[in-house]
Amino acid sequence: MKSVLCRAWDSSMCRPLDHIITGRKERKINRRFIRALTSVLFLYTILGPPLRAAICSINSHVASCGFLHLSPDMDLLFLILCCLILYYRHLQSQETNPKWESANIHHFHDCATALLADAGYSLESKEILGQRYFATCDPANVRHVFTSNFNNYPKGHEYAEIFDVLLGAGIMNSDGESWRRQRAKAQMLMTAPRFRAFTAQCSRDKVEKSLPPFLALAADEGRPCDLQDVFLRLSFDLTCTLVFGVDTGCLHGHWAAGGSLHARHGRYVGDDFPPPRHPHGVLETDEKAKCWAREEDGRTIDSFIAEMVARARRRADDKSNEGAADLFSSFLCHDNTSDDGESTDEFIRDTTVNLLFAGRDGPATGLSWLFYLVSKNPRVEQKLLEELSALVATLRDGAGSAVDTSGGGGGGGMVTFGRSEVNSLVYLHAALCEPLRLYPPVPFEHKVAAAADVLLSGKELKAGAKILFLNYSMGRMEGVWGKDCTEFWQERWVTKEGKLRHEPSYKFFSFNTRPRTCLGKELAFVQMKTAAAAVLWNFVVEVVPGHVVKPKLSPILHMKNGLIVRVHRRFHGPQVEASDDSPRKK
Ligand code: HEM
Repeated sequence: MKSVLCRAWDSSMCRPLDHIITGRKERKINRRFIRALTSVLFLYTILGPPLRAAICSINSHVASCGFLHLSPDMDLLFLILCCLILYYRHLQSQETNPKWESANIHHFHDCATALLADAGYSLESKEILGQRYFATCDPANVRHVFTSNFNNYPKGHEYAEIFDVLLGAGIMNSDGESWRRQRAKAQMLMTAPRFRAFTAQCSRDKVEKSLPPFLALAADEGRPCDLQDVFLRLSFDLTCTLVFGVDTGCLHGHWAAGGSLHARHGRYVGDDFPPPRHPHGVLETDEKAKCWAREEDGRTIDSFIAEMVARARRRADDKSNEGAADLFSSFLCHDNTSDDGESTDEFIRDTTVNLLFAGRDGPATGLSWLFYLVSKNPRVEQKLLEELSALVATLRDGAGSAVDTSGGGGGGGMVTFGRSEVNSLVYLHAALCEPLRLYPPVPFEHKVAAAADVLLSGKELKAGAKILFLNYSMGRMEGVWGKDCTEFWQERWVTKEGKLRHEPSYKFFSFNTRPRTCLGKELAFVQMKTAAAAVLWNFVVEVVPGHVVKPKLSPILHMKNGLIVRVHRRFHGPQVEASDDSPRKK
């Protein structure tokens, strides 16, 4: 991976997503057609009278020679002919761009979903990403490409080049042997029981320390807040704790918006995607400024990681690290070598950036869409509160002592939940699956066929063919999820016996599928459930009237305008005494 200092924003980086996002080429065609038509009319107005005069003079000349007369209205005929030719060429250009022109920046996901539903889940287009793509949301194709014939479908060089600046040679941006080694190492560290316990403990501690206090302050001051930003800060702090053992403290009662490490990280990893082009190119001033700011963000993140790595190494050297369960400390205890057998700072940097990227955005995005959907579905909120209420009552009976920890008391009185409680919350788990289905944090995946192949649908792919998997669309296909596919219906995830219903991962594709399935899935659910239960139980969340919520087009499905809400403390009856792993009063 290039160092941040010498990284140049290659203009090709922006090209692919520019096209898919804006449908710019198609709009250009429409504009070109209108411009040509206007030019013809303009020329007709200017040149019409002299043309008519010329025809008259020709007529008088040919009359003397005994030839046929030209009508003076011939100019009108020319005009009509020109228009017909232009219209024909316009129709032709439309044929080669099968309707992706409507897939503009504001409606890309929904337009693509409608097109794929019409086409029977898959279609080929020359104009997605500025080149020929086979776009699909068919679970059978997912299964074939991601599982059955996995080795034939790497992410590809182009993908690696686009994300090189962000992810380097880290696990999320590698294929083949390099990916296999990194995956084995990361899997070993992330599935260790010690790390799992550490994850659960950190999630609860962080939520308890930061989330209710921040929201309580917002509630008491009566000011609106951006819940998406709150969740992103929470996830960033938590991920840094899990990766480096350091809480970055981005979620506090008050902060300097935009100046924090979290904001820099967000901009750097692609909240503003596609990244601006090279600053030395022909650019608008604001684009150049963005570009420089982004390089500055990259330098800040690089030095933050370098500092974290140096600290962890010092701790390891002087043995004060013993017992530390964060990923980086565990990594140092194991073999910390790169693919070619060398331990390199660059490799460590890429690995940690990948983990920060993976860990921050997924849970925060899932939580944001959950609260947006819950605010629109009071039925769901009621059901979730009933589940939490039953849990609290069980614990109260078990403990045999009820204490008043109601949120309304002047002394805080917030309640948070531990791992064993959130594990038992089936409806909350089911409710979280719905936003992950309808608004998957990773809305598309990209693959390339290494060798020619035939998909189960019968589609023949040549070697080098590019495939785009549209996860957002898959969650909204009637044939896959039923007639109510666009509705929030958490019951679809619960069996008659009240257990969680398993859906195969090639159908519920939000966490990818084997063998490249997300390594943080379990961790993410613990984190999301801990945070969601604390917010639901302690607060009423209302989206500010008039605030427009819509998905942003970026590699992560953030909300374009954030989620601006007002929160109010929620009042409950008597609750429970806190025990170590039971609802904890603050
Ligand atoms: C709701 C939360 C999350 C969602 C929806 C999610 C989704 C995904 C998806 C779709 C991929 C495949 C990406 C690709 O190959 O292009 C992935 C990979 C990965 N995720 Fe997550 N993720 C979430 C949370 C996390 C967390 C909290 C971590 C831990 C820090 C994590 C760690 C990883 C890693 C290491 C990979 C790479 C796996 C590989 O390539 O073999 N994820 N995740």
